[in-house]
Amino acid sequence: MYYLLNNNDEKTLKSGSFSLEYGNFYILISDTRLDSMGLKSSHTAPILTEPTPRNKSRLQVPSHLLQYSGATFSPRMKAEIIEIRANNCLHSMESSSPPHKKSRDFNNELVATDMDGAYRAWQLKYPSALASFEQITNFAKGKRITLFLDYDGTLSPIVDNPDCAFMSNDMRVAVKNVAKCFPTAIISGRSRDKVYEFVGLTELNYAGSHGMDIMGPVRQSSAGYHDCIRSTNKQGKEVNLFQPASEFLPMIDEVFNSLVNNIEEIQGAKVENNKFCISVHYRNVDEKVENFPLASQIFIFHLLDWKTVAQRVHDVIRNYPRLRLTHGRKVLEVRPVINWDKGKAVTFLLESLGFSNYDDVLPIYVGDDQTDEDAFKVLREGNRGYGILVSSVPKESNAFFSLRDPQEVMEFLKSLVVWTKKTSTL
Ligand SMILES: O=P(O)(O)OC[C@H]1O[C@H](O[C@H]2O[C@H](CO)[C@@H](O)[C@H](O)[C@H]2O)[C@H](O)[C@@H](O)[C@@H]1O
Repeated sequence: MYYLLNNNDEKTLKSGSFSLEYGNFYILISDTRLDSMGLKSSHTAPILTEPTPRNKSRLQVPSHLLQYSGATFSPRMKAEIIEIRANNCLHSMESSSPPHKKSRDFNNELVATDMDGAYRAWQLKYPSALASFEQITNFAKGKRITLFLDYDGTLSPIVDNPDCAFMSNDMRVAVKNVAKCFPTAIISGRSRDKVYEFVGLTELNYAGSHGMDIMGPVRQSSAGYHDCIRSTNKQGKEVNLFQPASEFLPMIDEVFNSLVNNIEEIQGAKVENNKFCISVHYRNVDEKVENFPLASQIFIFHLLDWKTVAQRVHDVIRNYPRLRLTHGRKVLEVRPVINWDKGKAVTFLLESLGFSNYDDVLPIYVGDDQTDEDAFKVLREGNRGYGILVSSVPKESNAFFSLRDPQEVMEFLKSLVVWTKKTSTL
């Protein structure tokens, strides 16, 4: 397989075997070559992507150049490829920022835009879990519902300051009540301690760091899970602690410090230590700084933008091939390259709860983010349960159903409680 690298630079690439202009993206490179350069990793986000639609029409690479015959790359080229990687990261940052839902007309009144129609059309594919409540509960008959809840954007609204993403008391009560009816777990990208601090309910199980830090019920068998140890929780109860990325802790701390040094001078940027992974927030950073003389960009720190964030993150993690980068909501997530994610955490917790047999259980996972897709996928495969995507804009997902926002999530949780009480008195 060959990759066509995307670059906006005006330079000429010359190699022993071919020479071509790459005004916008004219470098062809084989995947074996990328491997040998240590550039092709298991990153979830592609390191090198297809050309963007903007550039597509300008692609004029003669077909004979597809016969790559073994060019070597100078350190300068390598640096350029790292820059391209950062540029592609920037494209993902831009494309993961959906447009505003509403626009205003001349009278400053809210008018519906195409977005509303698009959302309704999208709901044909991902029906509202509230509108489909009966279908969900019909399927749950004879089964034990098990709930998995993401935190940010699902139980708490997205806010500018990650330290202030508090859930409402009403939501806390709703989660507490639902946890009395069904086994319930929170699976968050935050550190486990932090998300516990926000939720504050002892009756739940918690998985932090995108599932890489699970505190759950004592398992009867830990077969296949070598990093599983017995521990006690804050209430003195015996629990199982599963931390499959524990060997990465020193590396994560080191990278966290480098990122803080490199990123936090960018106004609005924030680096969050989530124990087994790191979040680099750019929600409050200027998206693009243009048309400023170079000197002012150097001396006035607040002129740094998303592109700078992407470049600096890549500059730091290029030295750590065992770390990868994924994208969330205006956040870059640095995490260990291990075969573990929120989907695996769901399977682990189901087994811990004694539900290895999927005929007896209906897992429901509610989440809003890219990392929740791994859990949706696990449930979709083999029709094991339902993923519910929380989103107010249309997006492709492995979920079955949708809810617009945390308010609707709360309504859904309350409906589950009412339904359980009704069915148990029948
Ligand atoms: O898995 P989650 O519980 O959804 O955690 C994912 C990340 O959520 C947080 O960041 C997001 O929410 C912030 C507060 O609303 C918001 O400011 C930020 O832009 C969002 O990306 C959290 O701070 C991250 O550490 C989590 O990884």
